[in-house]
Amino acid sequence: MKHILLLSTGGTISCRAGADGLAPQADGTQLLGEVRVPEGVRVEVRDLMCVDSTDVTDTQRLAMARALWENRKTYDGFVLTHGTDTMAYTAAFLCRVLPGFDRPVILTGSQLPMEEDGSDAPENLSDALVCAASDYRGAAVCFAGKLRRGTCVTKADTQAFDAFSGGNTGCPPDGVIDDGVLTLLDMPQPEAPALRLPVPVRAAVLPVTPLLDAETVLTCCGRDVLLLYGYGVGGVPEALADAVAQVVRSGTRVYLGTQCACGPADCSVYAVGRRMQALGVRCLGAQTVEDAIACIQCGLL
Ligand SMILES: NC(=O)C[C@H](N)C(=O)O
Repeated sequence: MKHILLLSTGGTISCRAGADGLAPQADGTQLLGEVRVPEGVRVEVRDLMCVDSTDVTDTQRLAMARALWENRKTYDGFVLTHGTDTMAYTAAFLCRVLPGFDRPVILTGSQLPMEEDGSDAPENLSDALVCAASDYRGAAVCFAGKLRRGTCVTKADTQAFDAFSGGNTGCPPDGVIDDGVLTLLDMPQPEAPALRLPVPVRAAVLPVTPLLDAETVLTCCGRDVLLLYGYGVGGVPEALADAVAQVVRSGTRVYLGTQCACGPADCSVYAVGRRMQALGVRCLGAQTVEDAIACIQCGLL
């Protein structure tokens, strides 16, 4: 018998329509009542919060991590119901805050509320229970029949049921769930489980667009980190180079990613990227925005 803890946090899966639009209301027990629990699985429920994932704070993400860490030895696996909009941020955060977590931590949610006809919620939640009862390790998103590792998952579609991708390099899923059967294709390597507390960090994230001016870049002087999303493989206009140099000189660590949805950043290809490298700007390669931010929060970048 596998013993699973379902932690509910809100999101569309819990939403009901009201005068102000969709807002989360259903708790974990109500969600669980709508799905078939896989055979050989016993589920306990704990409601952590009931919010749209837009409103999830760093303190609440840390509360999720602590709940997992404190209950690690009591349960065989965990399901977190969560809004999809920031699910990839939470998944990456849990991967970085809980390195080596030796139980499955399966985040799921839905594009339509559980109570709506034709919703994707029942299948996503029952698939997540199947994954949580498996031998998978660490935090991953289970959505539309795919299990994607928390460090390489991105919300890619605002409406489609298949809402998540494997990030810029199209990282393949670690598992697929078909008709309630999970086929595991990969999983994180085992390492000693730990709770790595985030460090306070003052960071800024700026997309490079024709509207970005030097004055805005200079407001980042003195921050711990500046994350720039450049053009293509990592271009930043010459007009911003002096401002970036000043930000680097102020002691800020500056990273450069790509604003393209597909393909990695590689600042070594063009002169417009190399001049950033020459200033001490480091390229993010294929890392997802969500994972880069989790690494920044944990002092890993
Ligand atoms: N599909 C969803 O869950 C979207 C919702 N706004 C949320 O992130 O909480």
